[in-house]
Amino acid sequence: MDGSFLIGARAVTRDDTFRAIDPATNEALDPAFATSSLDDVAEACRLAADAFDTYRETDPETRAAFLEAIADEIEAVDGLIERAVRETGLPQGRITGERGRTTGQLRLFAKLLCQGRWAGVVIDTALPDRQPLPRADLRQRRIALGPVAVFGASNFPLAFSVAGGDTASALAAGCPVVVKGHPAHPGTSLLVGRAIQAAVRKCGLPEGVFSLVQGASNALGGALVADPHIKAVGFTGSRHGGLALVEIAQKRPEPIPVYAEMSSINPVLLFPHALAARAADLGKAYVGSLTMGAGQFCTNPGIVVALDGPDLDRFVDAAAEALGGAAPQVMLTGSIHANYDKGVTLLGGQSGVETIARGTEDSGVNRGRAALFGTTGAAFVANPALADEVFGAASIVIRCADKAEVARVLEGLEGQLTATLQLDDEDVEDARALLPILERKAGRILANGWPTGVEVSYAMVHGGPFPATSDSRTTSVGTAAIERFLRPVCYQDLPDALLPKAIQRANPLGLPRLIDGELE
Ligand SMILES: NC(=O)C1=CN([C@@H]2O[C@H](COP(=O)(O)OP(=O)(O)OC[C@H]3O[C@@H](n4cnc5c(N)ncnc54)[C@H](OP(=O)(O)O)[C@@H]3O)[C@@H](O)[C@H]2O)C=CC1
Ligand SMILES: O=C(O)CCC(=O)C(=O)O
Repeated sequence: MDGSFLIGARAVTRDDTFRAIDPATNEALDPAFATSSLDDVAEACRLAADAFDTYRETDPETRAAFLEAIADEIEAVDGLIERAVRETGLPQGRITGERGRTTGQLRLFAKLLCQGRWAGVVIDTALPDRQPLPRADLRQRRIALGPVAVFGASNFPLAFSVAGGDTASALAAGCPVVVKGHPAHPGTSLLVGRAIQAAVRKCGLPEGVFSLVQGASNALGGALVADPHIKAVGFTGSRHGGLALVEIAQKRPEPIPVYAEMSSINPVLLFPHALAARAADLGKAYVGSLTMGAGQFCTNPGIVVALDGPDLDRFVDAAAEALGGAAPQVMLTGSIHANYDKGVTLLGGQSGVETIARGTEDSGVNRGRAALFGTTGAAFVANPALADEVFGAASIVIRCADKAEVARVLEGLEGQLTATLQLDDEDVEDARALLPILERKAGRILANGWPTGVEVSYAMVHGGPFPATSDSRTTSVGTAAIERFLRPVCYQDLPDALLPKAIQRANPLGLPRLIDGELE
């Protein structure tokens, strides 16, 4: 690996460099990676704009073949898993699974393109004899928004990074992509970036369809979002970072949408009958979800809400026992580990909060030690700081005096990616009463499972009201993610010769169409 970054078809090096750090040892890794300059960012965006009109009008099958080619190329990269493990401290099994999720996601978007519904073809045929006025021939389709900036996420070096969900959905929509790689895993980013570059070449697409800029400076990402050629942004990371990008995007002469997935504490509700039947099992399973991947999931179960009583005591005892035996795990970066420790100290020091259990003692650098806290519903409602996300394996159990207090706790929450119900049949009526609140708060409501581990599918919603995301109308996982990067255009009375193929009268692309309100 040569430490370059990728501008269109070129691999570029610069004198200004940075290195990945192995979080397990704090050792700086070879090679040194070139830091992209602001001119490099501008050049990547200009190439993307040059490629846009050609790329967006490629046939769906061409883009599908391109996504398939990216998946094939990623699978053929030597040393990808090892490099990602080294740069993130995540276990090999997890990274291998994540590669499968990444290539599966690309192939799912390829399939979606061939199915055609994404194009949103709607036709109102002309009614020349309509009284009192004739109706024109109206044809709607969706076109790509323009070049998209994607920010790689630290916690998913493959599935939410260079060829992750944002990139896959933008490329599927017909948008060229400029990725800002996460500075914690530049080697992983470059290997995946080269795989995309190879696929661009093999498929004969314009070079500006993909670029990867790298560096460890806010200025780079800021310049990317501010670049006039960029028309939308995909981001997964901190609330602070996401909001900074939203602000830059809003202050542009031409404001653009930012799809930022940020912070979520993912409430888990334990209903009385479920708790009575299986408190200890639930306690153990909760800790499994909480500590997976050192808790570095935005879907991590950060709060548990239940009625106080002996069944909740049994849940807490089982959770405390499981968590007390949990070994500390390497976190993604030194600063994420430091933020975690700070968050745990802040939460544990709040009035009315007790520390129920901690994982076993730290035994090396950047190891996150799991933490379980407890408080009352009244204390939680009175102090918004108790609902701040602590990114890592920390969670708080809220003991509520009655059902009304459960509802008050939920009403007080900010927007969430998920809400989880642990319930039995006898709990359904209690759950029904809370469903309207949960629907207002969360993007995904699940029963008798755990929120970590998002399925990549047609029905998935990985989104939610602020601050879970900056735009609750969409999802960043699943096929509906393509809609973030499309916009409708209506063509009125255009002759067939001038119409794009998607809405020509003979339907040469064979797309599904809604004609005069009826599915064809
Ligand atoms: N809820 C979630 O899913 C996640 C939450 N987090 C939270 O984020 C914290 C930091 O982790 P990290 O993953 O680095 O997330 P950040 O949000 O700090 O960074 C993510 C990306 O955004 C860029 N960025 C951040 N702020 C700005 C800015 N003001 N202007 C321009 N670009 C910016 C970063 O670039 P650069 O570093 O070059 O500035 C990086 O490429 C964690 O401790 C955790 O609290 C992290 C991951 C996921
Ligand atoms: O739980 C998952 O699979 C996805 C989590 C996620 O999107 C994130 O942590 O950023």
